[in-house]
Order: sequence, then C-alpha cells, then structure tokens
Amino acid sequence: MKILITGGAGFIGSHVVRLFVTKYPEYQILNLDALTYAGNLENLRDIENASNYKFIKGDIADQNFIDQLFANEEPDAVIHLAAESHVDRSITDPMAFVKTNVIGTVNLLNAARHLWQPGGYEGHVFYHVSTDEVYGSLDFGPEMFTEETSYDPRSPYSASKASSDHFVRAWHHTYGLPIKLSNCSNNYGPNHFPEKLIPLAIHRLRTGQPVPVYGKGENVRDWLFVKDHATAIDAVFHKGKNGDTYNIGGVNEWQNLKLIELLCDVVDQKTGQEVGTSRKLIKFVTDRAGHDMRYAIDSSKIMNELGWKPSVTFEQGLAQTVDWYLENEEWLNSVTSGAYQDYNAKQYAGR
Ligand SMILES: Cc1cn([C@H]2C[C@H](O)[C@@H](COP(=O)(O)OP(=O)(O)O[C@H]3O[C@H](C)C(=O)[C@H](O)[C@H]3O)O2)c(=O)[nH]c1=O
Repeated sequence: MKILITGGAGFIGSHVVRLFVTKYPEYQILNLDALTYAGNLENLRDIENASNYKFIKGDIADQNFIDQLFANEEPDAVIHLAAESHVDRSITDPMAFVKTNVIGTVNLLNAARHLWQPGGYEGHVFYHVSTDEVYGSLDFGPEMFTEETSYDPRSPYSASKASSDHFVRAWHHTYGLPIKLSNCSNNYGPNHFPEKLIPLAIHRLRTGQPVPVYGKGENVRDWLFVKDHATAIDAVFHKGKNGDTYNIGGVNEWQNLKLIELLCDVVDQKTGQEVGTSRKLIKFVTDRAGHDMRYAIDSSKIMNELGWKPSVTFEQGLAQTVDWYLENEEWLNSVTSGAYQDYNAKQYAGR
C-alpha cells in the first residue's frame, strides 16, 4: 500500500510519518509538505533514508501540482494532516487558512476521487485529521464534545477546519469516496513549534523571558501527548469504519494558568533551580480575540470501539517534553532563528 501523508514535516505529521515508516515496513510512505515556517525536515532526520519513505515538497493549495502528483504517484490512501494550525495567526491572516485548509483539502479530495473512482473505491481511504475546535466552546461543567455535537466554529482557524470536515463528508455522501475523520484535542510533545502554549512557555522560561498568559488564564484545554495522537491515527486508519468520525482526547483538562504553573515547576526541577523561580516570569497579557473558554472531548467511542487509549500520564509526557526541549537547544534555536529553512532548502534541492 502506498500512503500519501500530507503535512508530514510538521509537528503531529512527523510523529505519524515516523510511526508508519517504522511500524509498517511493507507500506510506501510519501510525505508531502510545503515546508512552511512550521514544517521542518529536521524532525524526520532519523528516518529520512528509510527505503519505504519518500519526501515530496509541494503545496496542497496548488491544484495542478496535486493533480500531477496523484497521476505520477497513484497513492492508495491519503492521511491528510497538512494545515495552518495556529489560532492567533488565523486572526491576523485568515486567508492563509482558507487557502491551505479549505482549498487544499478540496484539491486533495478531487484528486483522490478522480484517481480512485474509475477502478472502484475498494482498498482506498481518505482520512482527514481534524480538531476538536470545530465543536465550538464549552462552559465550565461536565459537558463534553461527542461525535454528535453540532459544529459551532468560532475562530477563522476552526471555521476553516470545520469547512474542510464538511467537504470531506460531502465527497463521501455525493461521490461515495471512502473517508474517515478524527477530531483531536490539544497536542504537546517534542518537535512542537514554539508559538503554541507549551513549547512557547518552555522556550521563554529557558531564555528567561516572560511567559504570556492570555486574559486571566482561566481557559481550559484537554492535552494529549503527540505520540498518543499518532497511535490513535494508526487505530482509526486501520480499524475505523468507513464514513465514521472518532473524537480523540487525553482525558486531561487543565486551566491555562494551572498548566503554566506546573510547567514552571517542572522546568525549575529539571534545571536545578529553586522551585518557584520560574513562576515569577508569568505575565498576564491582553486576551485572544474571541478566545474559546473550554474544550473537553469525550473519547469513549475510539476507546470502546477501537481499543485505543493514551499511554502516558500528563506528568510523564510533560517531563519527556521538557527534557526534549532542554536537550534539543539547537533545534529550538534553529526554528526560532529561521536557520532550519536553510537545512530544508538543502534537503529538497534537486528532488
Ligand atoms: C500561545 C499562547 C496561548 N495561550 C492560551 C490560549 C489557549 O487557551 C491555550 C492554548 O493555546 P494554543 O495556541 O497553544 O492552542 P489552541 O488555541 O488551544 O489550539 C491548539 O489546539 C487545537 C486543538 C488545535 O486544533 C490547534 O491547531 C492548536 O493550535 O493557551 C496563552 O495563554 N498564552 C500564549 O502565549
């Protein structure tokens, strides 16, 4: 089986590519990535020479390029992760999100349909990896998002992901395209670009800079270790039902301020500082526009039907994450300085 994984040089994508390349040597894995600021081939150095792995640089929003790629490579399946993913960026530049997340997804759906439909859809699947933000925002309390929760996206980012989910389902209902979807909560772990809360906070603490807490820090997110998200994607890809959606979460809700305080203490312990030192760097700043209050996701369907569950506790995952950032200072410096783009440019030159 030849699987096209889009966005495979990004944070979640690189963990998915590594899992599939190493766990399934019989599969051919094509990693398609535009190498934007958040895509980094450095994330995949350890598997870049594997015989079942190939990297292709390209933009999913470029229809001609995508059509040509499908004609040349004839993938059997698609796992679609490529997306603009940062909510703050979507507030300042919404069109980039429409282009990649909506138009890019429709280009892939069209190309898959045109390649697969003539011979019959048997053995093919288009799997869209999405977010719990499509369901909107919850108040504090016991309510959680389930697969039946109505969509209520509120940021340009979540609107673009909700739109792409709808397009994926429309291709299933209208053209019979075999599809799967999953909607996951906040991920954390190694290789996360330091614009998102956890890697940003670690980077700032490590360099003695203030850690910005939006508003009062009361907002709640559910956190899942990225490698557990990759195993969930593996389960949905192989065992999920055609046409179905699976929610994925960590059963691990945290208020932002409490999470940042915990992170400060972990960094203090790991760096040998007196616990409490890093908390002095917490700085309350103006809130994010339209800031969703709470995301909480019910993962019982994937747990009961597919037998998946998270493998690490938050304490273990956070400790591993902080260790990784402290040990990979060079990676962090390169992604914050832009030097990684030179590496990426060299890597794909001539391909
Ligand atoms: C960057 C930053 C964030 N925050 C707050 C804002 C949120 O309440 C929370 C997490 O923010 P972050 O931007 O890391 O993630 P979300 O906005 O929850 O969205 C993330 O999780 C979902 C599932 C996706 O689908 C997104 O792609 C992913 O970016 O911390 C701060 O208080 N300070 C900061 O400096």
